[in-house]
Amino acid sequence: MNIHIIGAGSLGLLYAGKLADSGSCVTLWCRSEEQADKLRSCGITIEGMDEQRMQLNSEGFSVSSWASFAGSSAAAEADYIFLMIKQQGIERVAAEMLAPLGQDHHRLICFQNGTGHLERLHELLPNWSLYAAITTEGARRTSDVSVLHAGHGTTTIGKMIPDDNSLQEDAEIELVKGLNRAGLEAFLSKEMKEIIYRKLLMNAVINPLTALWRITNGELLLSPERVDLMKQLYDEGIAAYEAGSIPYGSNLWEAIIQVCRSTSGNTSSMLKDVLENRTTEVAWINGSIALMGHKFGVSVPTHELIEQLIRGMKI
Ligand SMILES: NC(=O)C1=CN([C@@H]2O[C@H](COP(=O)(O)OP(=O)(O)OC[C@H]3O[C@@H](n4cnc5c(N)ncnc54)[C@H](OP(=O)(O)O)[C@@H]3O)[C@@H](O)[C@H]2O)C=CC1
Ligand SMILES: CC(C)(CO)C(=O)C(=O)O
Repeated sequence: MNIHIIGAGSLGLLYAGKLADSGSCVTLWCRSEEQADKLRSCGITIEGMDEQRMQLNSEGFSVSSWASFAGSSAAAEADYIFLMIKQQGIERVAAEMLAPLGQDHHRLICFQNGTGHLERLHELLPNWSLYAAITTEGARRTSDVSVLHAGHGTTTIGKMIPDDNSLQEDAEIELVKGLNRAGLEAFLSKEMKEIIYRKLLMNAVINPLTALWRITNGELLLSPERVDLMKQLYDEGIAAYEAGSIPYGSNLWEAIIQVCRSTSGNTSSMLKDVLENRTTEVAWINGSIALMGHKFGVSVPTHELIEQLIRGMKI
């Protein structure tokens, strides 16, 4: 399977390293030429909490910088393109890198947290096959060439709007097999809407509070005051979901608490952005719930306040 990965951040390095190590043909596209050079000479190192250090040398995969992507015939022939950048880079990457590949049937797998990106991508790439990937793998880049696999999870992949065709494409089945071979447990789903909105509320409850209090996911559970505020965000989110008939499955509160436990040592992606003084994804996480509240006539003041607090952290 020929997989091209855009973004050599935490998820990009983890998936590139594991997929290439298990026999997939991987090309990793980095934003900077400087990072591409380092990867060409050092390869990728994956460190695990409980597993051996994995070192993939640079002969095991191809690496290039974004500047050469749009003109690349190899990228145009990829079986799958994994989009592993933050929400804030979507428009630019779609317009400057993806659209020039043409409007044929390219398969793009979008790993972003939050919502809204699939709709924005569909406008820019109307004929592409767009898949959502919701992952609970935990990854943290520790240098340009290394990543900490901080928590094992699962990756669920599917189209936001499933085709009428109930048969799964062979290529989709191959993709999931390839991920499983790489030790990245993966599934196909036709219920992506529910999975996306479950993950949205998890991120809306966990990420901003860890970022404001500068604590790990597990430390959220250490005081009743922290858990009360999590519950307040949760209840407002559920009220908006109910008003909009948004599916979210069962036992979502329990699932959120479980994620805090299973990723207890993790620094959430929003806290990482705050610590590195980068723009966060709050606009597409709590901001999405705030928009939903307005749309369905439900009051969501805590999400609105939290969004402002996080946005105000970056000048
Ligand atoms: N890490 C995780 O455990 C998980 C992440 N996710 C989601 O996956 C997506 C990728 O996350 P992750 O890999 O952690 O992110 P990282 O911040 O580690 O890496 C992001 C990548 O996107 C690039 N990038 C950052 N800002 C921009 C921008 N404004 N425009 C274009 N490119 C940009 C970075 O380039 P450069 O390095 O040059 O800055 C880097 O290649 C996010 O939406 C995140 O929410 C979902 C579940 C788990
Ligand atoms: C599941 C969780 C909260 C793990 O840290 C995450 O998705 C994130 O940090 O963005």
